[in-house]
Amino acid sequence: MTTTRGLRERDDSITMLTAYDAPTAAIVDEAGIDVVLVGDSMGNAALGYDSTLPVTFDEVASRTAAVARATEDALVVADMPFLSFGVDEAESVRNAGRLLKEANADAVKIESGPHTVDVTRRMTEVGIPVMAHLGLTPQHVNRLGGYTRQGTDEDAAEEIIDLAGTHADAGTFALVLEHVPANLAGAVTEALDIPTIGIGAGPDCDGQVLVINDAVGLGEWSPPFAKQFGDVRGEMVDAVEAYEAAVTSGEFPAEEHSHVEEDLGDLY
Ligand SMILES: Nc1nc(=O)c2c([nH]1)NC[C@@H]1CN(c3ccc(C(=O)N[C@@H](CCC(=O)O)C(=O)O)cc3)CN21
Ligand SMILES: CC(C)C(=O)C(=O)O
Ligand SMILES: [Mg+2]
Repeated sequence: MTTTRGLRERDDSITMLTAYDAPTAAIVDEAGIDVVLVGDSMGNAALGYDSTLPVTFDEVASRTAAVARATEDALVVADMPFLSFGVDEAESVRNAGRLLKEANADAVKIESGPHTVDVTRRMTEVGIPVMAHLGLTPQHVNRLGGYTRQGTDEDAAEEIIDLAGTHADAGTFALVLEHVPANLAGAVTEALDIPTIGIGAGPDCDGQVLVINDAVGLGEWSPPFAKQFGDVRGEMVDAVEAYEAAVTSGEFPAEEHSHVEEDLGDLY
């Protein structure tokens, strides 16, 4: 069992991947991945939206429950969707708690900023482990003006280092750093006692995370910092085309996929 404490104490790199359904979670878990993130990236990667903003609390809760049912060893982290936290502190803590209580998550992740320090502390105080997320925070795409690199000048880098510190002090057990310079991520990692997990943040984080679609080659598009470790889309295209051809040609179902009963009477 991976625990939030265990992540802090390990020596080799932490591995994290997203999963949005039970079969994918089972594969990720059996491969020995440490953390399964039920990311709000499900908006793009599983639900057909063109951003993460439309993803609802119920969508994340339902997918988290499915992932938790299929996961034995990995830590299950539920990503709190846009507006399910950050508007009202009590509502944010209740929503986070429901992801543990009803959906069986082990922890939540929230896209962090100056406004999430107090709510992070409150969640931690009531017993909800919180993973912070700094750098590119896709729920802020409309304010940021695109999915651009973050922390690219001295002031912006300084702000990320400060927020990393205040969130660590507020009790977060780990920090995701997204689409920031490798040397900034290295400096944040050096400065913090909690582990950093990078995506587009270079090799000097304590761990790495990717969206599962990007890692296995399922999507039609992936961000510039992702690497494809397989061609699942190609495999599925081949299998679906082979099925289509076999049915239209009459080759499927064959005798071994069918059965005949002798005692159905004369009508059949
Ligand atoms: N499949 C998938 N993978 C992800 O990593 C991911 C999602 N979906 N959905 C939610 C967010 C969005 N992310 C993104 C999306 C686009 C870029 C990107 O294309 N960046 C370019 C262009 C930036 C711009 O000018 O708008 C870059 O060069 O930084 C990066 C991260 C990361 N997240
Ligand atoms: C990319 C990761 C960190 C994420 O937030 C997500 O998948 O939603
Ligand atoms: Mg997310």
